[in-house]
Amino acid sequence: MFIDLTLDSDEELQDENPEQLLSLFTKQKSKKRKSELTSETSSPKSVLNNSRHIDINSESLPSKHNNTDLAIKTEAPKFDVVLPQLVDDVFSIDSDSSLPRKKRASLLSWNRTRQEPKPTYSHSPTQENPQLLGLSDVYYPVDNADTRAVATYPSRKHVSSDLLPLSLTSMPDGLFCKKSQSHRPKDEVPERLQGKLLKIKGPQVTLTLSSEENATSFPDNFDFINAYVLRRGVEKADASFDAGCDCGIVCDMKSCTCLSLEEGSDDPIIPYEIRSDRTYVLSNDFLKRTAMIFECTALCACSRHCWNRVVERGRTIALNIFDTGIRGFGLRSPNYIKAGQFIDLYLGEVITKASADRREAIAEAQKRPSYLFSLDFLPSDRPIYVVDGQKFGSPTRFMNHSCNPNCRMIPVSRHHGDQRLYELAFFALRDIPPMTELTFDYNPGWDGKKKKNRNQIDPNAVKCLCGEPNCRGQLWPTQRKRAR
Ligand SMILES: C[S@@+](CC[C@H](N)C(=O)[O-])C[C@H]1O[C@@H](n2cnc3c(N)ncnc32)[C@H](O)[C@@H]1O
Repeated sequence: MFIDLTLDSDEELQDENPEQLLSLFTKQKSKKRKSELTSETSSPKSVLNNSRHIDINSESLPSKHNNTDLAIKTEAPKFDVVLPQLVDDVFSIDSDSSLPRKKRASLLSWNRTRQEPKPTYSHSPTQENPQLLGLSDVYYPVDNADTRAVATYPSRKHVSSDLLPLSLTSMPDGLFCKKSQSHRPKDEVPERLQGKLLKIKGPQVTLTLSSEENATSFPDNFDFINAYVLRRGVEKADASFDAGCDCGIVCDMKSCTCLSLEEGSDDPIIPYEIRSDRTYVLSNDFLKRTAMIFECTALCACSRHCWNRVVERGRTIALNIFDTGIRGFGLRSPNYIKAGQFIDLYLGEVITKASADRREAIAEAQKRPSYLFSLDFLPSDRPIYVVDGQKFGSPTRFMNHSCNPNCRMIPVSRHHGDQRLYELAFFALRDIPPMTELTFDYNPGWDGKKKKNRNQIDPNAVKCLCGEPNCRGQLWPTQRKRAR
């Protein structure tokens, strides 16, 4: 069988090595393909001046080139494919300034890949096996194309069909397909979740997904809020019950009437101190107490920058919600958190105790996680309110329990006349390095030490998977606490 090949110069015929001729044939074929693809106005026939025909005996070719692809192209009608002056545009792109810079760069890297074969491939060109531009599996993989193309070629988005040197039939599958929208990188956060995160005020809150499935496990019916949402039956105390201090622009730590007093003395309990870098943190002394913080209120004369308005000024650290694996989503910060630093508020719908009981019964039956937080710190002769972070909440809604926690929830009042409605604020118990999971003890008052071994753990309780050496084995003392 013979191949009809048209050549444009005598130099191209110096070496009649069949493989080189085959290579020339392939190049010409690609140029014809290029001219077809780009619909050039000048006909290839117009540059046929020096062309000659030669015959290649296909039997003299190495057996690996006697493939179907070649056989098909040897059949009639024969074609003359010559673009004589254009040696090979793929290999002269360095000087082609008409190409957009981005396209030139991608072609250059493609070209370099072809010219610098990686020594690890088994069919490296040698004296006996001269370079075969176009058909060699070193330079153009024909087997396992999908796999090898990843390492050998630039990414799909840089490849333009009008500049590809080879026939379309031997291209890897999907090379000309547009990148599908559905093939999102695994860790990319879907737009619907990005939108939710952007609603949060203050430093950035991000979400890290470990897999695409992880995105679907993120609660769909959940929205971030920046303040409590009061539901039916929940009322703020009348403003006339509120009070404020009259310290001046900055409160006096010794005499500010907002501060609570030590039992049996007139000494004020001062919650905050200011570090040399001007970070406001809880005092060591206060961290050890079980006390409420009474921050200055809207009725106080002091400015917004008063040292006693730390929670009011809001979150100062960035947060990241991430997949912990066995404990579901968790919370961490990319920032270094200092001991005593305010982290964020626990927010949600504020509902009555009766509503909370109903919601908890449903959650328990469906074995769903609990997001209820009781506002029962101050004694009251009226039924307590409960914060439910299940459908509406802040990032702290994702904080998991640990039997050796690094954070603590402290109640904060900013409306001193209201005993039933106050803030749930998280503070760091110690210095926390960036990207450490932020945890708190769901039952700080429970003495789980009594459970000396795992056999004493209630088999129906929610198992604790905090992994700490002092782990109590279960999240709540009873099967499930009604509300935290
Ligand atoms: C307030 S949510 C915490 C966020 C939750 N991981 C998520 O993905 O939404 C409380 C629930 O998280 C799970 N959880 C929290 N801490 C845990 C722990 N130490 N061990 C096992 N599960 C835990 C329990 O299912 C619990 O009901």
